[in-house]
Amino acid sequence: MPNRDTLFSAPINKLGDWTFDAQVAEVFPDMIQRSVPGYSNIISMIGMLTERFAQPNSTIYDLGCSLGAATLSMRRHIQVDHCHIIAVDNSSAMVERCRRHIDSFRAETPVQVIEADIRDIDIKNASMVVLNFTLQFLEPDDRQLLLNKICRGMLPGGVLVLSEKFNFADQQIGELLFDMHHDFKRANGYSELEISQKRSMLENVMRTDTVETHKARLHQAGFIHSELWFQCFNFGSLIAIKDGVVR
Ligand SMILES: C[S@@+](CC[C@H](N)C(=O)[O-])C[C@H]1O[C@@H](n2cnc3c(N)ncnc32)[C@H](O)[C@@H]1O
Ligand SMILES: O=C(O)C(=O)C[C@]1(C(=O)O)C=C[C@@H](O)C=C1
Repeated sequence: MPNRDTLFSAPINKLGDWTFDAQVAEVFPDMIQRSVPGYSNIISMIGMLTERFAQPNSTIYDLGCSLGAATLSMRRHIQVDHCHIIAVDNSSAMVERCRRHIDSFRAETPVQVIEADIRDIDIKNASMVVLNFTLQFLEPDDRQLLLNKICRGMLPGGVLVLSEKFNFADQQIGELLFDMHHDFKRANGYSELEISQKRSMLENVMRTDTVETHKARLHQAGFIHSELWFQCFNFGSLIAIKDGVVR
């Protein structure tokens, strides 16, 4: 059983900005499962997409890998030879635990876990890139540059999976889906205090975009095709393909 997230259950005097520190890393599997509607479905489906998109002699990237859930799902589903996975996170607490977690399972495909800022790494020879709830933590001005770099480093027929929390141009829909997400958190045992303290800590750090903004960015980066393939309330996931080869 993962450690239960009770980090924000007592009142905190001075709420700082959100960070992915050791305390968060320690409870992360429970936190993300109870906070992100559809998270485990997305992780499983990333595995299914890997079966279809992983190419022999290519690299697969998991950007903002946290404890490596998407990496492990991809690794279980690779069916071609000579693929390797590069998992990247800039939180040392996450990287340390991710390495241990991945090493505790045996598999053929090599995984390199790198502690780095995803804005600074090279992307090359990629058949699949995953940004699973990571882009939303980058400064909005840096998001396009990262997507441009990913698209440049992608092989023909490569796929990007981009999962995010969304906001909505239609205010009524936005409020409804926001409230449904809060209902989801309450149903998963979070109190009003936990929900509101976490929300204020995330406020300056996690700025969300609309699905339309994501699609426009992906197109600008050079991904000819993109579509939302999963959505639950204000959370969802897009796929983007660079060229016309749909596998
Ligand atoms: C919500 S978590 C991602 C969850 C993970 N992808 C999964 O599927 O379980 C966001 C992660 O992105 C990392 N992150 C945020 N900004 C980053 C950056 N600029 N470079 C590298 N990692 C970053 C955080 O440290 C955190 O571990
Ligand atoms: O929006 C919220 O309330 C969240 O908890 C979202 C979110 C995310 O989307 O990454 C924020 C931080 C944690 O990593 C887990 C979930």
